[in-house]
Amino acid sequence: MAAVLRKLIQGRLPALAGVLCRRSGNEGHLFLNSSGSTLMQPRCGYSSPTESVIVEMDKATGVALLKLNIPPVNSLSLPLLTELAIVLDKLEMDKHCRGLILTSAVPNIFSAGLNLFDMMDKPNEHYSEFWRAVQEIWIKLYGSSLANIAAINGSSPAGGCLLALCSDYRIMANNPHFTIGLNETRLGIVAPFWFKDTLLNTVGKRTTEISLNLGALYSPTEALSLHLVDRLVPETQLLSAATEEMGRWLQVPDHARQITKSMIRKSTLEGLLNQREADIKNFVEFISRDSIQKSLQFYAQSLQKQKQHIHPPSSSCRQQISSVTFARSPWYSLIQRS
Ligand SMILES: CCCCC/C=C\CCC/C=C/CC(=O)SCCNC(=O)CCNC(=O)[C@H](O)C(C)(C)COP(=O)(O)OP(=O)(O)OC[C@H]1O[C@@H](n2cnc3c(N)ncnc32)[C@H](O)[C@@H]1OP(=O)(O)O
Repeated sequence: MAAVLRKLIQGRLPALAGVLCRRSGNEGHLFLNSSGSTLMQPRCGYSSPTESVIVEMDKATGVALLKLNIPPVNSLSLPLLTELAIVLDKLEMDKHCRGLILTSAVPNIFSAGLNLFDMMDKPNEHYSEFWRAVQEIWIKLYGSSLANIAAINGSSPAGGCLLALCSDYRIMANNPHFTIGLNETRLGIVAPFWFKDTLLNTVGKRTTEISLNLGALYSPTEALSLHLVDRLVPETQLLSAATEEMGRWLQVPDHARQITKSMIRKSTLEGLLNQREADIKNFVEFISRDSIQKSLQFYAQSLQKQKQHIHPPSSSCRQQISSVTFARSPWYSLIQRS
């Protein structure tokens, strides 16, 4: 079974694998730039603010801390997804790496989900390439043989929530301004079946039904009560809590944990692996419709309008606007009763 997981992970993006560079003199740190070309060049200075995926490897424990670092909101663009795929391959192939903690280097945001602009006003070839990259990240993360903990240090809508759902355990910072959930329907789009399956496997059918249909975004407390996340901690303790939790997962022999994980996730993974091309075709057909494009444009504009109503838009104020707009969910009480 572990071999199945490994096979799912290896062999993808082979041309890109192995192009990561390690920072000399700062062992165990991998950094990638959002520009594909710089990946191919050995680099010696990595403190540039344009670093989009940062990995800090603790060689003593074999735990990699992976931080998404694309301000302002860590939206999952095609270049970011491509880089992330390379990093994940590299970590899977590193025999010393046993665990992965996924978090964000951007204050208050874990990830805003898929980059809206990769789904708007583009040729079909772009949609197709973009969606393949989205699939790839899900396959790598959901099928990862590493113990994987999400340290959710900010809002995490849609594709951001999916990233967190791929982990084995989710710890969220207990800040009432943060929200998490699969809100696709609110944008006039539809979460594909494998987003749905990932949520379903985590929270069960009734919560999935209500959450997906209504595009609900939840506060940390709500998310905890629905088992969308496993634990809440004060923001300042998030990384130490994730590290401590990882210790618990690494006490289990890797092969036993990996085979168990594979047993549980294999059929869900195969659901997509067996029909990737059809899923890409569906996405392209769906996203290129005029009505869907209009919905996305309207939504993207509404994000910008929220800001225009407030002058000057302090970051704490903006956070509150987003929370009020998307998070307070009257249907939450329905779930509580169900
Ligand atoms: C029948 C078969 C069907 C098959 C269908 C198949 C597939 C279709 C489904 C595709 C799946 C999509 C999943 C997704 O992930 S869609 C993306 C959903 N994301 C969101 O809804 C999040 C939107 N963003 C927010 O809610 C907020 O930005 C925030 C993350 C809470 C942060 O708030 P705040 O700190 O206040 O920041 P701003 O709102 O001011 O944003 C700053 C800046 O960033 C831009 N931006 C925000 N989100 C995105 C994004 N996802 N992509 C690109 N850009 C984003 C925002 O517009 C601001 O830009 P400006 O500074 O230029 O104004």
